[in-house]
Amino acid sequence: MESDIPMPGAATPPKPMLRALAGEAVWPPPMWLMRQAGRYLPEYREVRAQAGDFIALCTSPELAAEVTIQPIRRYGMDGAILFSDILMVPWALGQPLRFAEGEGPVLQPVRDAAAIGALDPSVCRANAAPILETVRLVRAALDAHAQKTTLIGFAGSPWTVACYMVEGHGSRDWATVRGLAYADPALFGTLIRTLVTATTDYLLGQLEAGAEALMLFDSWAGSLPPSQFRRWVIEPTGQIVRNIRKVNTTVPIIGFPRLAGPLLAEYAQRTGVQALGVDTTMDLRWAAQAVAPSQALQGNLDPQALVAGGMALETEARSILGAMRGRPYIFNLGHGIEKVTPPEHVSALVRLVRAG
Ligand SMILES: Cc1c2[nH]c(c1CCC(=O)O)Cc1[nH]c(c(CCC(=O)O)c1C)Cc1[nH]c(c(CCC(=O)O)c1C)Cc1[nH]c(c(C)c1CCC(=O)O)C2
Repeated sequence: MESDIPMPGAATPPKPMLRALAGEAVWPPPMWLMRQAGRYLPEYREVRAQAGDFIALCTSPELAAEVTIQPIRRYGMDGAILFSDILMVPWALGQPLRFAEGEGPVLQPVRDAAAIGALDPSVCRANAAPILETVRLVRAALDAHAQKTTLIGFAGSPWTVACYMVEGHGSRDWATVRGLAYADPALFGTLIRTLVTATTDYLLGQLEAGAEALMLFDSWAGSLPPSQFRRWVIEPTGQIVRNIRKVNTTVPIIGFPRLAGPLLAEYAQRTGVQALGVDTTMDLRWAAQAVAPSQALQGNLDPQALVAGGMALETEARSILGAMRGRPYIFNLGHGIEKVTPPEHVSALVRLVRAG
């Protein structure tokens, strides 16, 4: 029975990314890129134009599944991340949301007891049905091609999602939401609890639909001092992980507390995540000694090095590979890919990482 073709009923060989998430030092490391489906790809821009606006794309299962798979087709990435957005949770909770061209997301802010109290977490999963359908379609497409690619579901962490919900848009310093968290922690805690419930439900929906790993994006975790970080980042993230664990004991969860600095160690210890996303500013060798040896690290190439390409890209990528060899690791960027990235720079990076 010397054959590479899997026999019916034979166990599928474990996918490289799932092996790394289970604590194995897979080499060359599995790889994917944050925002790998996006405007730097001509085939994405084509589907995006067809869909009309960004929310229409996120809620059209066939189109969203197609753009999820585009970077797999082009580059053979080890991870396919569901094409959606962290702000689809507030959208599914009924908060008016739009993505203004060149301006980023705009939401009708929720800041007072009436607005926060009116949010009902139990409607999130049902309203997110089109997104869960995307997960089903992507998983079926990957399975049909006996893909080694792992399907990653995701959500924003309660703190980062609350940042946008309270401010109503992106912010340099998040002064309004940080102010509210100090001035009225009981009210802000209600919003965070609503998000813990809604996010748990939504992620469990993604698991049922076929997601094989989950990632929690906490882009603005680094805007908080330690006391607030413990309360609004570590606590709610840990609750979501524990809630998921009650239902599913095996799915790997990747936490990405961006710009957490030294607090990464405490986050890694106390939230229960299997793996840690590492942002661009962090020394990977430091991160490796700050987390348990069984916890996989994921990151942290500077997206600007990928825009630049050439020797700069090669030097940075090789330095990361050198630091991570011998431990569980998933190659990625330290933040989302830039829309001006030449697609051939991504091909060059894939070749380099695949060569180990
Ligand atoms: C903060 C945040 C958001 N969204 C996300 C985060 C966390 C990570 C981070 O810090 O970047 C996460 C996200 N957003 C998107 C994904 C899809 C999957 C992937 O990584 O490929 C994921 C995982 C698609 C997207 N989300 C968005 C786009 C661009 C939309 C377009 O095509 O016009 C994409 C592909 C829009 C978005 N969505 C958000 C902003 C601030 C913006 C506007 C900025 C921009 O225009 O690039 C909120």
